[in-house]
Amino acid sequence: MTPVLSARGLQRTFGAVVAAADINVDVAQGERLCLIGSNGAGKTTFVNMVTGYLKPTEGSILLAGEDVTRRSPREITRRGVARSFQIPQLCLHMTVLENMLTALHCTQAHAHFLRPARDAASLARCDQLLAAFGVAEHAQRLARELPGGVRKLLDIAMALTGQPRLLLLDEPTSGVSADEKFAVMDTVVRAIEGRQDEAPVTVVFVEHDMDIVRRYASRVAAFSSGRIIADGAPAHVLADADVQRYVTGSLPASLAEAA
Ligand SMILES: Nc1ncnc2c1ncn2[C@@H]1O[C@H](COP(=O)(O)OP(=O)(O)OP(=O)(O)O)[C@@H](O)[C@H]1O
Repeated sequence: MTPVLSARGLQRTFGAVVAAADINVDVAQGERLCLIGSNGAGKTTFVNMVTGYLKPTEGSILLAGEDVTRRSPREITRRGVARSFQIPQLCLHMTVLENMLTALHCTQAHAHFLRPARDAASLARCDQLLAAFGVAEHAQRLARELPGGVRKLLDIAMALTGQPRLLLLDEPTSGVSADEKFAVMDTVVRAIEGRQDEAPVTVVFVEHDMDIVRRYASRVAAFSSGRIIADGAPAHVLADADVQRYVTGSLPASLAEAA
């Protein structure tokens, strides 16, 4: 089966900094691929290239077999790709529902950002997503009044308004308290997997919290200095000596030298 996402020889430099060296990865439908790596390893650069926010210096990106390397973020969105950001991209002076309607509207053809549609179908779609994410009770609250965990959930719910095939989440639990992090991820996974009559969503997410990685990833790709140094089942990747040395820091220096 054609992968939902293929990256072929992706490179990206910023002056002398090599943010992506030679990224090759295929992501199959329904996978939950977690990108791990220390700060500056190149995870967000990869997400930005897949979503069209950054153009690779070399290499190509295929979505369901179609080359989208030079496409704009908007064109990539239209091909079924959505994302959330490390810091939720909300309009803080608007209500939760207005944020949802605006996000939905932006995924549609001929969208006018300042005039989101309020037709029955749009309202029903937003209500259904807010309910799936357990935030329906907040629909009429201003986004600026929301606690961190609810902001994260709203941001991810907004990303799903366009019924994407591929969802990229940049640190879905950053800014979420330790008490809330599993509840937030449980809600996200339930909302994504519980969608009836819709194609399964493939998820690529960036995460620093190894408890979250172990619990929610079906596959892990470990980044270091712009390269993927290990890729496979979570237990296998997290046990890799280079991953423990360069990414998780869980291998004592003496053992790392011997490894
Ligand atoms: N727009 C940019 N201009 C210059 N350098 C950049 C830019 N974006 C990223 N970089 C550099 O590219 C490298 C990879 O950055 P990137 O943000 O992809 O890392 P990351 O793994 O997502 O890190 P973090 O976990 O801290 O978010 C870093 O050295 C970073 O400073």
